[in-house]
Amino acid sequence: MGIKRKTTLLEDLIDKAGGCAVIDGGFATQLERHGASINDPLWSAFCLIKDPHLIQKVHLEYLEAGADILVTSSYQATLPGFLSKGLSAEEGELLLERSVKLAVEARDSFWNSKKRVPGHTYNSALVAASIGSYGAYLADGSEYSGCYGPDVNLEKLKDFHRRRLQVLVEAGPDLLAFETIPNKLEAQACVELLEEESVQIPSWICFSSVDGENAPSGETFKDCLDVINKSNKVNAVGINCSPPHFIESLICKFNELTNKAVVIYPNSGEIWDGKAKRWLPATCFDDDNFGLHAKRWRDLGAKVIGGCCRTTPSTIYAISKALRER
Ligand SMILES: C[S+](C)CC[C@H](N)C(=O)O
Ligand SMILES: N[C@@H](CCS)C(=O)O
Ligand SMILES: [Zn+2]
Repeated sequence: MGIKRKTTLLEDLIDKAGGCAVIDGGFATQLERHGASINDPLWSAFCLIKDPHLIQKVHLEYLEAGADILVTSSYQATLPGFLSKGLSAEEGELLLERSVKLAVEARDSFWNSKKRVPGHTYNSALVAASIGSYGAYLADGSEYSGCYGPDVNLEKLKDFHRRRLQVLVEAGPDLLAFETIPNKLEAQACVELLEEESVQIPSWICFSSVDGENAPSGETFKDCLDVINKSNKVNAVGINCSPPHFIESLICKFNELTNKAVVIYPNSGEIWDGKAKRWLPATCFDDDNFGLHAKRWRDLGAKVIGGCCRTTPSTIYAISKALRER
């Protein structure tokens, strides 16, 4: 008899969900649909200061829609971002902690209300602490270009991410979600930080893609994933906030490049104009299309599927319903 390998919370959830877990959808998008004004360098993280109740409401809406994983409101919540609003380092750290607590409280209250309801189809959700890329913090659209300029090196990226990662981990999420990573250098920084900080919870690293083939920097995903494959601190890799029509071929590509679980949560297909700070119309998937494609993406091997910007709870409902039909 061999010794059974200890599984992670993420693997257990994927199993419980029947082989493919559902992530929530566009978080900032849903805040805006409720009237939140996030045209600010902090983007959705502005609500951590202005309207934490709305954050919890959005988490609950995604749980009701069938999300197995909630991504926290910390995508663009950074200590330098909070400092430039005149907050102290301590206040900034409390806001980061708040992003995790709001999601954990929403998850616990939702699960307490459902767990004894006969015949319900929900899983107790996991909370993934969002760590948006350096480009997200720059608020200039560079999470979709990967152009950080000549002054940004590995150490600078690690310095940027380190304290936020420490505070988020300390707040007790179930996993870490690095989102819209646009280049190999930042992937390397994330991997090294996970190692240096001895992070014990599972994590995923997701890239953006604007051509459906490569990272936004133009570097190949082979180059980006080679760095990640060497680390056992990263449990899953994938794509977020990229057009849904790229996803099928990217799942196939990632299957060839890694043994890690593949995570995909595309946006609606609209394109972010980083200068004008608005979404431009383009080829989009509607909710029905997301439902249909989710099954295809699952059959191609994706283990975690959800939506990113411009997707909503009805998108997640369509995905979750489609994946539960057998
Ligand atoms: C995922 S993008 C739409 C987030 C917003 C961007 N970082 C900005 O602040 O302009
Ligand atoms: N978790 C973030 C990602 C933005 S790309 C959100 O959904 O708003
Ligand atoms: Zn997005």
